[in-house]
Amino acid sequence: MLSILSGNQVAKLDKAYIQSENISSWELMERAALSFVRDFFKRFQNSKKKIFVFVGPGNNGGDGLAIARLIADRGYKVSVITFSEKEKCSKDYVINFEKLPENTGVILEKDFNYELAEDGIVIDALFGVGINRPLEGVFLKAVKRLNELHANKIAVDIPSGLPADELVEGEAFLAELTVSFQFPKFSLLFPEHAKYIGELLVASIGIPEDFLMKFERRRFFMQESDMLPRHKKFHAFSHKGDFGRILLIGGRRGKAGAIILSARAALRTGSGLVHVWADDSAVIPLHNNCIEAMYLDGEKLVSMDDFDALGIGPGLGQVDVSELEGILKSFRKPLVLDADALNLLSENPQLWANLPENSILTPHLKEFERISGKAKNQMERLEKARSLASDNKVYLVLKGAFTCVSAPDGTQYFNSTGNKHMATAGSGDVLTGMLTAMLGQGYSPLDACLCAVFHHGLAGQVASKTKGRGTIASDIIESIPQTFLDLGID
Ligand SMILES: NC(=O)C1=CN([C@@H]2O[C@H](COP(=O)(O)OP(=O)(O)OC[C@H]3O[C@@H](n4cnc5c(N)ncnc54)[C@H](O)[C@@H]3O)[C@@H](O)[C@H]2O)[C@@H](O)CC1
Ligand SMILES: [K+]
Repeated sequence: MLSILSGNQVAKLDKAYIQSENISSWELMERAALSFVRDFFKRFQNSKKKIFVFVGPGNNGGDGLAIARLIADRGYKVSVITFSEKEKCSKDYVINFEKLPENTGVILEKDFNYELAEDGIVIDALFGVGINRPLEGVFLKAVKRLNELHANKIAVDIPSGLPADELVEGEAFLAELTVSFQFPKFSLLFPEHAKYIGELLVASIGIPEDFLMKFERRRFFMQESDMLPRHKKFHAFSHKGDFGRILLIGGRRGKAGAIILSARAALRTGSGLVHVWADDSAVIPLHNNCIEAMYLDGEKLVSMDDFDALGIGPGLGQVDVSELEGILKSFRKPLVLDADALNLLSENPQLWANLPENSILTPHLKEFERISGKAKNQMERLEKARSLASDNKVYLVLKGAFTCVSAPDGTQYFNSTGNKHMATAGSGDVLTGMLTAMLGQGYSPLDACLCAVFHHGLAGQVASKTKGRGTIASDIIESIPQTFLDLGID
């Protein structure tokens, strides 16, 4: 799995990898530049726009110079704007500076009075992970000016001004696309930074994941290649019992929709048998909208042991706390807690003691705030999530862009799938159904979290290809099967 290193580990990684592979730091930089240029041309092939590369004094600037050369080599008109005499720049900056082709315009700007074309393409290679203070002087002036410009704007590794692991102070480059090398820098996952980053692409520079793991094993970025080994395999003789018998509890007092969405999502995730325990008002909507699920009257429920997995919360409403306590006490396997069940938990902290170990909690930001109190920012929120998961031995799925799964051992996994169109009513109920389905199929709680979160996001992406901002939770459900087909999971 892809580790997310901190900014100050990058130089160490760089050094160790260069030594182990017996390559030069320039060669590694060249790989980064080639990787950037590949992504660049996917978007701007045949563009007639002028290209302006802004370079800083360090290796981010070095990347920028290599990128300028590689783009110019393909016949594009490129200008490089630098602010530093090369004597003051990094070694690989200087090598790449000397390699610039003759036809590349180089402008040394001491005071940044440069006239910029509104319709050009700006590549920001001022600062990368080596930034150690807020932008100031000529760099601040340049970034402010670039931010006013209506050009295409792309950041190399990280938008200049953003620190790799902390919240920005002052100004930073506003990119529409950020191409980050090898792994996403931690701060690129903060919602506070969304406006600076635009679309995020991670470009490999060829360092194997195992090598990165030597440096960081606590933060990971989930990717498609991580999925196949984590999914359960079913054989030709598998029967519906193997695919799990699950119980979903919620849909009380006129809130049937939420639990029906969970039930349909569970079935589309491959659940063998889905039971829904809701109140009477849910029977007709359930049978009308999900004929494959079975309605269960709680009064007639004999034993919880009949079920392989349990998901509680969607549309549960304000039930009596003793009811939830009773359920938790009678089901001793990891279960999924969402929505109103989480609200009950926040109001009745004594319930924590009854939660089976390794249970999965899926709060969105507001629910998480109710459980753990207000956080100043995402960094603090993520730390709270980490402690909550390890103190209570649960998996905490903090939903949002780059959903973060915090495991009881303190590890955090950030999702790479999903998009803004998934911010729609019922999207979370879908995830609950998927998680419960996977637990029921015998996935470990960790594998269930990673696979359900990843496929949920992927289903959102599939749905939004045809539905765009009109995507609704049902579209996400109907797209779940496609995600299994796309990843070769049968
Ligand atoms: N694995 C790696 O380590 C690789 C790193 N590469 C690139 O190298 C970058 C990191 O390079 P560096 O460590 O040289 O760091 P940067 O290029 O980010 O900048 C560091 C330089 O800027 C100065 N500086 C920092 N903050 C400043 C501020 N606010 N105002 C003015 N000057 C400031 C520093 O004193 C230093 O001279 C990465 O972001 C990436 O773009 C790539 O070449 C690929 C390989
Ligand atoms: K940059």
